Amino acid sequence: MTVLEQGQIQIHTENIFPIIKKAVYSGHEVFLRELVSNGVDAISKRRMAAMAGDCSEGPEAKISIRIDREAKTLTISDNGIGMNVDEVKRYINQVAFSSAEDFLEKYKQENDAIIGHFGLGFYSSFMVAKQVELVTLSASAGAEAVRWSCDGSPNFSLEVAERSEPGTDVILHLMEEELEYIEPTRIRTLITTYCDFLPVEVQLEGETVNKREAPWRKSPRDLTDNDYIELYRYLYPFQGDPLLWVHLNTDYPYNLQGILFFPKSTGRADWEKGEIKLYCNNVFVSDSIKEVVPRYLLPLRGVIDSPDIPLNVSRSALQTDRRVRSIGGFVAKKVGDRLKELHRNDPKRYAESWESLAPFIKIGAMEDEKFADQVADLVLFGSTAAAGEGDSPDPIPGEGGKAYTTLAGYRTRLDGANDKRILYCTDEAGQAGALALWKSQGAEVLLADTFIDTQFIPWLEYRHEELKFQRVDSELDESLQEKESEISDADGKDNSEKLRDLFKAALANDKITIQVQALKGDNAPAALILLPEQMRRLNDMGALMEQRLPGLPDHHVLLVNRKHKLVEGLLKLSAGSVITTGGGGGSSPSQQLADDLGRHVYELARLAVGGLEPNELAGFQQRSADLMGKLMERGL
Ligand SMILES: Nc1ncnc2c1ncn2[C@@H]1O[C@H](COP(=O)(O)OP(=O)(O)OP(=O)(O)O)[C@@H](O)[C@H]1O
Repeated sequence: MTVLEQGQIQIHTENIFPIIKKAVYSGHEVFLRELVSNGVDAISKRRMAAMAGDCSEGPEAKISIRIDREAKTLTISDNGIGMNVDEVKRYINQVAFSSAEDFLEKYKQENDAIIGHFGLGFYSSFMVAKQVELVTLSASAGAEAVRWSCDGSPNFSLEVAERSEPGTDVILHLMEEELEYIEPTRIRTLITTYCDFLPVEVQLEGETVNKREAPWRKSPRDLTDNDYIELYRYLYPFQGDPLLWVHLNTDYPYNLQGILFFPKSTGRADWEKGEIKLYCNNVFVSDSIKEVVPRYLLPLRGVIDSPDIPLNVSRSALQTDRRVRSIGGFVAKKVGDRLKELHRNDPKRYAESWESLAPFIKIGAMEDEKFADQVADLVLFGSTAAAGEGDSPDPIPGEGGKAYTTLAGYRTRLDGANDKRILYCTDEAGQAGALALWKSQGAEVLLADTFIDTQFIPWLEYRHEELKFQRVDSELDESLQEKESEISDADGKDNSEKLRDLFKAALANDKITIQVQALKGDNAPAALILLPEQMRRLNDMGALMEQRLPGLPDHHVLLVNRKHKLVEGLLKLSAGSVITTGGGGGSSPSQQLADDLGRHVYELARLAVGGLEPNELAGFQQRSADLMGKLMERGL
């Protein structure tokens, strides 16, 4: 065998390989991706050179990987352009190793993780091999095959070799501690992880392993719904089908392709990690692309493939990179456009998907001014009004018979006097009494009952200063009250004042404000708890700061419905018009009964707004029984 050259690679570090291995202390597996990528590059170079008539075209392009258990070698072969002696000297001894030095130089400065260690190149083979051989034959006419060999020190040898067809074999003599790469199952997993969508066949022991077609590289026109769904199922097995998807494709000012999916339920979605997969020229780089898309899009899934995302920088540097930020903005814009399109073209499907879309849209709007403008008309609320009919109904029918509307749609149905008041309810059960009252008077109420709404409603208020957002249980306006004047008694007090006194005495709690009104409707309750906006907000804010659930604030309003039979009876009882028995000392039994009933009416109202505290329940139960007993005694 003719020795062509033995020499030293010109690098500044005496022995670069242990350092590489240490620097990339985990994830040595990326060597396979790097070597297969080099093979794919060599194949496309050959294709281009053949088109220019500079070399032969060659057989069908493929990368093949072979394992020799006895020799403990892994060989990665391609039938690409190959190299002649000079090229090996230039590209392997110089290009490959100077980029190794560059990498190490950079790595010294970066102390946080680098995404996927992408583009480490040929020298990454030394992360797993104690010796690397390269046998290559250039596709140029009359070339001679050469073998380059290096044992991990800067020393290398070059000699004439045998290779019948153009292309390159990289033979890795695996280190003892890296023998996991001699297992075919391990290599197969690596191929499907990193090289699945490469446009060249990758074979392991003669069998093609990769899937090859990257749907995101195709035009949306050439893809069916099923193609998208299949890609989703393939990338995220056993996770159900996606709700909708966005096809990304731009080549200016950066090159980016991809397909993003909205998962069906965001309940399980990960808002911290990010599940979008990052690819670079069809090669898998990373499972999480947290730094590239805005936070509110992190639960989206799918693929972003861009050679323009800098990958050998730290994650923190990536976050502040201007181009990356602009890519994030581009993705958000495309997502916004897709949502607009669905809302415009298929409002029913949009409404049916709303519960899953809402978190992205609401959080996105609150976090990103531009996105907020894009989705301003796309935010839906459940509505108490009946769904409309026809092609563009408003309210739109959604899932399970629900009706949805937009803020703008809601406003078109407000009457002149109240056209700035947005009535909303955050808890249909907890605010049932007040909600029923408003509904009984024909008012439409928006349902803002998700966790995000506690922040979204204040945000909307801030954005729409001209509107007044009013929770159903904050106050009741005149439309819910009977207009009847009251006559005062000889003592100068009307019934409302008497009832106020009665409840004040019964509750003996300064923090509770008593209001008495005559509510419209036969089904109006005897009493309601109201939480005036300011009072409630202070309580909500305090709860947020102390990281507890808001609960019922100590300061609240008890609204007593003086038209309710129970309240009317109570008044009579208190006035002594009901026959009293016994007496003497302290308050009369009737007064005592009236007090107990007053307390009971209050606690009934409390039951409707989230219930009593556990320590109040026993008393409530006891009083209920006592009261019923007493009332039966009196024959009431
Ligand atoms: N299988 C191969 N066939 C032909 N040439 C190769 C092959 N592998 C490497 N080379 C040559 O060696 C050079 C250095 O390879 P290396 O992988 O270190 O860096 P790179 O491919 O240029 O860039 P990257 O860091 O993105 O991989 C390549 O540019 C190419 O010219």
